[in-house]
Amino acid sequence: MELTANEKRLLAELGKHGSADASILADELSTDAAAVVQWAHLAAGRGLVQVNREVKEEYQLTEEGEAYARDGLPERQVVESIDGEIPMGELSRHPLAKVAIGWMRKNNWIVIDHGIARKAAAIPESPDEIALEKIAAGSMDLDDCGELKSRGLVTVHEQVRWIIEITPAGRNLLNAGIDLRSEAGTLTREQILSGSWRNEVLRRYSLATPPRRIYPGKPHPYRLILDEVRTLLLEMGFSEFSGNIVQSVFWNFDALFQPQDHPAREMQDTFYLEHTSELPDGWEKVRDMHEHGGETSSTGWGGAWDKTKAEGSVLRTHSTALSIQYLATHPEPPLKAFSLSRVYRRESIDPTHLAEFEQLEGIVMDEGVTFSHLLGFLKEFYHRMGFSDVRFRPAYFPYTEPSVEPEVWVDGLGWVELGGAGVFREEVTSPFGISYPVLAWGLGISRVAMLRLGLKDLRQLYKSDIDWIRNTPSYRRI
Ligand SMILES: N[C@@H](Cc1ccccc1)C(=O)O
Repeated sequence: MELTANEKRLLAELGKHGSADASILADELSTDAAAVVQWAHLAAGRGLVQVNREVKEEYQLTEEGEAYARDGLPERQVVESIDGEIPMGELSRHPLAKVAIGWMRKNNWIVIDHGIARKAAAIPESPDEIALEKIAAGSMDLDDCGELKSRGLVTVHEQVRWIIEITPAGRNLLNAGIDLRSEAGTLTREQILSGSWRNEVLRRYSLATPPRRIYPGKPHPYRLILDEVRTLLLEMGFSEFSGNIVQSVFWNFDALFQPQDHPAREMQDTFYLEHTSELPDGWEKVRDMHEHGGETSSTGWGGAWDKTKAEGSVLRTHSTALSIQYLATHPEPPLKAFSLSRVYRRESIDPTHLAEFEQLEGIVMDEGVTFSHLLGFLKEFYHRMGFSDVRFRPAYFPYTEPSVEPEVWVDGLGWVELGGAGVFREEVTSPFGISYPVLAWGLGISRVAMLRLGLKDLRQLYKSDIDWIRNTPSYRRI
């Protein structure tokens, strides 16, 4: 029978005692009682020892209990003050009478008759007195503590003791002479050089025992996918841009030629903030575009454009608000840029909609780029992300023409819509002095991550569900 080193030590120690308290064994084995109890349970599983749990009551006097242990219980003090008999009226004037009278009667120490208390011929010790004396003397050897506990004179603690006893099987094994030397788990350099390792009992390596799983720190699975997308775009020759979370209504809507009083602004339910934003130089060109088409052949939306509306602030509802700013500061081609940004919308939250999520936003500007290049790019991107079937549906966005919604095929789900794309309208580019075609897209990257990770619920990406994170394979791209 294979025994662990600790079981051997325990058995050898028990061999001397037969049976012993775990805390005594612990002292002798230089460990703590909890460890001994644990080893004992393991050895008990092999039938070598028996473990008994004993619960003992321990009594301790309260302050009041201590005073009575010294001076006698109230009923004793009062009864001793009675000489034969006493009118109740007088007896009740004793300072302890209130407590004492009931107990004296219960003990049959007095009999009350017509208002007179008569003392019994003999006043034997009461059970409470006997228990009180024992406890005061430090003895715990009593069946119970009478009424002392309910009288508030003692407190009772449960003391758990583990008694470990060697069984006949354990005794036989010990007598058969088990090797009691402790097992060596690791050898030192010296043991190997000197050859003394030959005298060691080596711990057997068990291939059958499953090792404890360890969970080292690792990047969040979603973070890995974001990094993968970033690397992929950088490899495709894009540069990265970013911007503020709080945007002016101007950049989020007006600069993208979204009419001020048009349901198109409600396409994305917005978090508005009580904060006034400053408009960039040249904002008048955007106003002119909205009112009459600016310097283009467009007629604009007509009506009066309201500057104060544009000065409102919002949590960016899409990262297209960043694209147009990036273009405004980089109006010269060629330009290939992307951003991975969190955006915010007032959504009712469900498994596929959250109020915050990430978008992969991108723009390509160059002489002669066309809608076909855009479709080609989107196809290529999704292929590289592992989606082999991509298709495009015609769509509408106020800032692009033509516009599409790319969809990818996911087994079990069918075609899944992942965002929008298109060629920026002249009404968008002209106010910022951009005179080349701009391809633009905004793709829901958290949806892509959800599909890639096989999740049914978008919320899982953002919850720190430790079991999911632990069990999701993770690797670093090198
Ligand atoms: N901004 C759009 C996506 C989009 C970006 C760029 C061009 C066209 C569409 C959205 O959030 O849904």
